[in-house]
Amino acid sequence: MLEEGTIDYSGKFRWSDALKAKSREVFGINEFRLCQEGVCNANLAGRDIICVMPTGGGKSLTYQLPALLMPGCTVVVSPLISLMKDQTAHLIRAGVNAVMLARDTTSEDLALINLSMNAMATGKCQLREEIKLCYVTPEKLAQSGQFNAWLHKLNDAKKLARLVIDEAHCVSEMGLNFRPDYLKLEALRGEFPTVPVLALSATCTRNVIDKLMGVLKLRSPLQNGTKAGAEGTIYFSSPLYRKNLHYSILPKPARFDDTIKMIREYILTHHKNQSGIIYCLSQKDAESVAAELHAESGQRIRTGVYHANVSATRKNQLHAQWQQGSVNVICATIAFGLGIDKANVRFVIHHSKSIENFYQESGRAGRDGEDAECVLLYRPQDATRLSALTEHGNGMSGAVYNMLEFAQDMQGCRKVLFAKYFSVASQLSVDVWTTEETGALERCRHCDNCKRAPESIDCMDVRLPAWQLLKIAEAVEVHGGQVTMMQLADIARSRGHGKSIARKRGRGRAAERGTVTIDPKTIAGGPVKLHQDDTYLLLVFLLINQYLKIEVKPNKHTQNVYIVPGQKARDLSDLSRTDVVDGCMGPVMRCCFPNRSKRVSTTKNAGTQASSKASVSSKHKTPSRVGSEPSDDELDDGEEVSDIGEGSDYSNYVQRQEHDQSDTPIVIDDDVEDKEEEYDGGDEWSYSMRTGGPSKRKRLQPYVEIPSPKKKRPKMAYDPDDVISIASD
Ligand SMILES: Nc1ncnc2c1ncn2[C@@H]1O[C@H](COP(=O)(O)OP(=O)(O)OP(=O)(O)O)[C@@H](O)[C@H]1O
Repeated sequence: MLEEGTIDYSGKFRWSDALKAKSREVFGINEFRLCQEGVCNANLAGRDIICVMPTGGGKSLTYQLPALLMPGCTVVVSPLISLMKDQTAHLIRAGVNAVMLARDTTSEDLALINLSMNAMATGKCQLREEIKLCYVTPEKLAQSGQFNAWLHKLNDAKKLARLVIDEAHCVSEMGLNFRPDYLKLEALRGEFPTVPVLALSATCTRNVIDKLMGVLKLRSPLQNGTKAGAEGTIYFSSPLYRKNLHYSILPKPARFDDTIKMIREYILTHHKNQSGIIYCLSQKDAESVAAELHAESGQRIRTGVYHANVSATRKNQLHAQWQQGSVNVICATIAFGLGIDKANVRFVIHHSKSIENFYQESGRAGRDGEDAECVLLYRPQDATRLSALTEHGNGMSGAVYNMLEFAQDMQGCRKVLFAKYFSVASQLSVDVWTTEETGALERCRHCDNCKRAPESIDCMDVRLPAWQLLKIAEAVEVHGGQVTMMQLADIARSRGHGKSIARKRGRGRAAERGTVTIDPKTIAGGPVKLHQDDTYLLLVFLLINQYLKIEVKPNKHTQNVYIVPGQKARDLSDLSRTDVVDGCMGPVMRCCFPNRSKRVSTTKNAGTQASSKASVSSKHKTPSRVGSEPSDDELDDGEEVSDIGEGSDYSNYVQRQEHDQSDTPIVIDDDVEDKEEEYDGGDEWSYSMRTGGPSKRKRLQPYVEIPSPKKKRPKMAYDPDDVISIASD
């Protein structure tokens, strides 16, 4: 029951039939989505509006359609020229008189726009000849005297229908940083007090909304679109959850070429000739992936590259090729983001640095409302590279921790994880994930974790292996050594009779020379009996939970990433091994691993399109690492871990594992620090997706190196994750 004096903008209005007819006639859209109709109604009623809809939800229609039903010109402020070009081209194709003004608008176009604007302002132009939509950048709006003069003339002639601020969160994000002209939008309300404003965004937190109300001087109070008063700004929001998007996290192979093969198989098997995007962490990655995928697939996957350094001409060309289908997969950085609107993108493959990026990037998929897949490729070893990429002097950034936690979660529904994450990180109400069918915290039933067969994962108390890892990390630190993630895993997993030696801290001449002997047998009562990949999963679990932490040490060209005990380490490491084994002391730590003994694919019982595709990678065998790791098919040579409780999940796990650990001592010492390595690129993918022959590439200031066989040096653990070249957008 509507309270007296309130308006429900989702209801019927005198223009409702005309609105629907116009929508069908011009845009071919028969049904409104989400809160589109309500926003159109509030728009036609001349209200100030804030509208928050998910990426791909259909925000553009909420101003484009009303613009066609009222006299005058709607001015749209948009942050991206490519977005404006897309929108105007789309409108012109639909027969709408739309123009755009940016830095590169030609003088001929300017002259034509000038004529039309003057004709509109002086009443010399027919209604059908009016410019209905004019797109402009905030810079042009703030700096162009001519444009300002047009706006005033239009306003005086009552032909300035509405001001729209697209991607309105930029007002708070960019205003303070590199797009100061966003803040100049402040002047609009003063100059055009009667012209209504519409602010649109996909992710607007309460803070951003407050900021928008202030900068744009929107009318108070803020009111719900279904119970609005006669004054104030109308707020619409629709669920951020899009049920046609199927989220999954797939294990990423260690080697670049294996990953390319996996992506090739995935695309050719499930999305042959369909449109997709592969988001990469750097420009070089995007180039390598595009080239290799094209070659590996025998030119069957037609790839294109898009990043900030691709020329404007090439970007335009690529856009056209993608729209026509002559390019079907774009390999891109996050630069290929805002405003990319291709209806039939059926899959997006991600390597994301944050949950925000992952969500934003996945917004490019399934914009036609049909099913699409959003696949994040993940390896726990990525933690190292992600930390280096996002390093700001304090070790790993919070965004990376959150991303790792999201990626490692093998049980939580992805929709619920998004809802919980955004409600905390962005203070978005969890309600924005509620749909007609499900509550915000109800499972979606179609992501990888909802479809996963329970027996495909082993969730167990990992106190003992965690305690062992912490003991070793502490011993390394106490002795003045420093270890990378891979080195820590290798030391912890080495056989008890092998001697492991960690390098002393410091570099070059100032370095304290020498080595430290780390023997897992004496320090941790024996080696960690986990599969190699599970050891990394556990290390990330310990990072996320603050038992370990990352230390990033920048060099001139690189970032070295080490693992040290975290603030909670001693909660566990102060206990004796017996206490831990008895399981009566210390925090219960449950961590999930893929069930390797059963080798249950996540797809076997899942039966959905999204999860059936997971088998592409879950069946894919991660190759052994360079010279040190056994494959997981090799047999355990049998050191009994006798002191863990019989029948405990960890001991069951250990018994199930059929893998060995190398006898080879692990030596990490100072002597190799500045020598060039001979390296076959075994883990190349993990720190860079680039190719061009990793073995030919000279690594900058290696921390540890694979010794040349000729030199007959002992084998050692090596992880190129340690040395990071930063080249992201
Ligand atoms: N009611 C509808 N029915 C079918 N298709 C629609 C509807 N509304 C919009 N669309 C289509 O959905 C796609 C996405 O719309 P739009 O570009 O407006 O999204 P958006 O909300 O602006 O997303 P982003 O924030 O990512 O730019 C477009 O191709 C548009 O034509």
